[in-house]
Amino acid sequence: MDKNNGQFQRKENSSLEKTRSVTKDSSTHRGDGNPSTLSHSQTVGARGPVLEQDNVLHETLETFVNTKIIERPVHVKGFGAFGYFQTIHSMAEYTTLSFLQNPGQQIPVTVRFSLAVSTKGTPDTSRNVRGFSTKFYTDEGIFDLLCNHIPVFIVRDPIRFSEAINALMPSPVNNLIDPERFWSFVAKAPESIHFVVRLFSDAGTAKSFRHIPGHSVNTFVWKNTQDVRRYVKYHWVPFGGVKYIDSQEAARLNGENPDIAGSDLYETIVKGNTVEYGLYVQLMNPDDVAMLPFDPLDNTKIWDEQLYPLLPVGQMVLNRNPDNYMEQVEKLAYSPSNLLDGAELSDDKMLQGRANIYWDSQRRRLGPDFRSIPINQQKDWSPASLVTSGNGRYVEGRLVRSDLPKQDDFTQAGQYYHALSFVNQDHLINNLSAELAVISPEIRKVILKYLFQASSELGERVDRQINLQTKELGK
Ligand code: HEM
Repeated sequence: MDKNNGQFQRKENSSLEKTRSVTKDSSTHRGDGNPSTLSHSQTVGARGPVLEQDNVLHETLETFVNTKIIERPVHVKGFGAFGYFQTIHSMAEYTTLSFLQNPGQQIPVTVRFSLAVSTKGTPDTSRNVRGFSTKFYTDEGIFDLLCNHIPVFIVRDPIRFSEAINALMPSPVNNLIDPERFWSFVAKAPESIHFVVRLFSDAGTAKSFRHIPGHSVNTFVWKNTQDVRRYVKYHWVPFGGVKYIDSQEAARLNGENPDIAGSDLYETIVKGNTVEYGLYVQLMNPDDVAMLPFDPLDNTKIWDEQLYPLLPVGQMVLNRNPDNYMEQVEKLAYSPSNLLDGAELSDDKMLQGRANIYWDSQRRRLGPDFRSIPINQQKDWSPASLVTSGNGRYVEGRLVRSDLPKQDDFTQAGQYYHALSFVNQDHLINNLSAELAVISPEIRKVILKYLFQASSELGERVDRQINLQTKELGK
C-alpha cells in the first residue's frame, strides 16, 4: 500500500468515529405541519378516500417496507461492540503485519458476536456455535479475523458446507427441527465426530459472550521480512475466564430471556465496564506435516498446545456499544480474505472454499458497494489491494477430488471426552443419548460405532443410557 492510502485511511478513521456515534432515529413525533413529520394522509374531505397521488404517504410506507435488508445465510443473529486492540508482544520475527510490529500499538476494532445456525429469534443459550468476528482498522487497510467459539469445524471439505448446515436447519417440509436430519448427516461424515462431542458437551451452551473463547478454526500463513512462511492459528481467550452452562440452565434461560447474551454484552458496557480478551497464536513450521499423525490443515483437528504453545500477542478491549444497529452491525462485512501484507490463506481446503463466498454473500445482501459502507472502511479498495494470496510459492500436483490422505477422525474426539471432568462427561452422555434415543435404529447404530471408535467407554456409556431412555419411552 502506498503512503497516500495510509493517509486516506487515517482520515477515514475519524469518519469511522462518526459512523460509530451518529444515532439515526426516524420515529420523530408527527403532525407539526412539517411535510417530513405529517401524521395525516391526503384525503378528499376529512373522511377519505385517500388519494393515490399522496406521495408523502407512499414514500413513508415505502421507506418502512425497505427498512429490512437480506439476512446473512448463516450467523443471522448477532450483536456488536467497539473498542481497540493493543499489541503487547512484537510479532515482527514471524509476520510483517503492520499492527503487530511494536508493543503499545493501538488500533480501533469492531466485533460481532453471533449464533452460527440461527434466525433472528434463536435463543442465545441454544446449543450452537458462537461466531466471534473482529475487524481491525489499520493504517494499511482492513484486517478481518473470523473466529468460532468451538475450535474445530463439522466438515473438512468446503463442498460439504451446505449439506452440513442444511442438516442443522429446520426441515424444508414443515420448518421443524428434526434430529434425524442432523444425525443422518453425521452418519455420512465420520470426520464430524470431534465437532459433535464438543457441541454436545457443555461447551455447546453459553449465556455470555464475555466468557467464550474464539478460534480461527482454519489455518492461515504468516510471512516475515525474509519471506519465511509459518502456519498460524489464532485464539481469543476471555480475561473473565471461559464459562459454559448445562442444558437445563440453557433451557430455563431460553424461556426467561432469549437475548440474554446480547443484553449481557450491552449492559456490561453501559455500566462503564470493559469486555477484554487476549489474542494468542499457535505457529507451526509447514515441514512438521510429515511427522504429525493428522494433517494440520484439516480443520476438524486442533494442534496440541504442548507441541505448539499459545504465544501471547495482544489485548482487545471492548468499551463502546453501537448506537445504530443497522449501519454498524447488520451491515458489517467480514471475510477471511480481508488480509494484509504478512498474512496469507493457507492450503486448508475449507479456508480456500471460504476465500470468495463471503464477498458474494455481501454483494447480495448489501449491494455491490458493500466495501464503501463506512463501518467496512474500504472506500479506496481495488482488486489490487489483494496482495496476500501467496505469490512466489511453488505449487504442483495432479488434479483430483479426494479426501486428505491422513484422516484420523476419532483420536481427538476420544481425547476430548477423557479430558472432561466427570460431571461434564455425564452431561455429554445425557445430551447425546437424549438425541440418539429418538432417531432411527439404523442411524443410531452408525453413530454409536463412531463413538466407540473415539472411546469405547464413551460408546458404552451412551449405549447404556439410550437403552434406559428407550425403555422409559416404551420403545
Ligand atoms: C466452506 C466453509 C464455509 C463457508 C462456505 C462459509 C460461508 C459463510 C458465509 C456466506 C457467511 C456470511 C457472510 C456475510 O454475508 O457477511 C459466513 C459467516 C461467518 N462464518 Fe463462515 N463459512 C464457512 C466456514 C466457516 C468456518 C470454518 C468458520 C470458523 C471461524 C466460519 C466463521 C464464520 C463467522 C464467524 C461468520 C459471521 C461473520 C459476521 O459476524 O458477519 N465460517 N460464513
